[in-house]
Amino acid sequence: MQPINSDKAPAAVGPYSHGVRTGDLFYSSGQVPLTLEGKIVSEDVAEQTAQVLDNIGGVLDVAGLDYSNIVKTTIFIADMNDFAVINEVYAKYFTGKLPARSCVEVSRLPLDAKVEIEVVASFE
Ligand SMILES: C=C(N)C(=O)O
Repeated sequence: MQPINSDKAPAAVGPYSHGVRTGDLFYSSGQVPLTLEGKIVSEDVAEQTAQVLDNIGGVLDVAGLDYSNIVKTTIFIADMNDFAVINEVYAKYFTGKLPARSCVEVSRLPLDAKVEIEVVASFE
């Protein structure tokens, strides 16, 4: 496996790579709504979702991939009441063939983020 790290995404907040390539697949770590400077972008869930997806884009970019290569996403949210707002922002990043997706509410996220997203992308 080939660890991949990007300078277009905030530094990892623990001992992990931004992503890993194995064969034709790319697995990202979960992205939280940190800016490149390492600060939570805001308390607004729409802004947090956009930041998370921008960070995912930055990680994919260094691997030579983009959103169109994503085959599966997993969304972790701290409050299911944010589901509709998150969907609204998410839909702006995915057009055409939509990736598979899971969305779950969790009791708490790192840095008390409201949303975290991880993806699997394909080099095929
Ligand atoms: C934010 C993370 N992906 C983590 O702590 O694993």
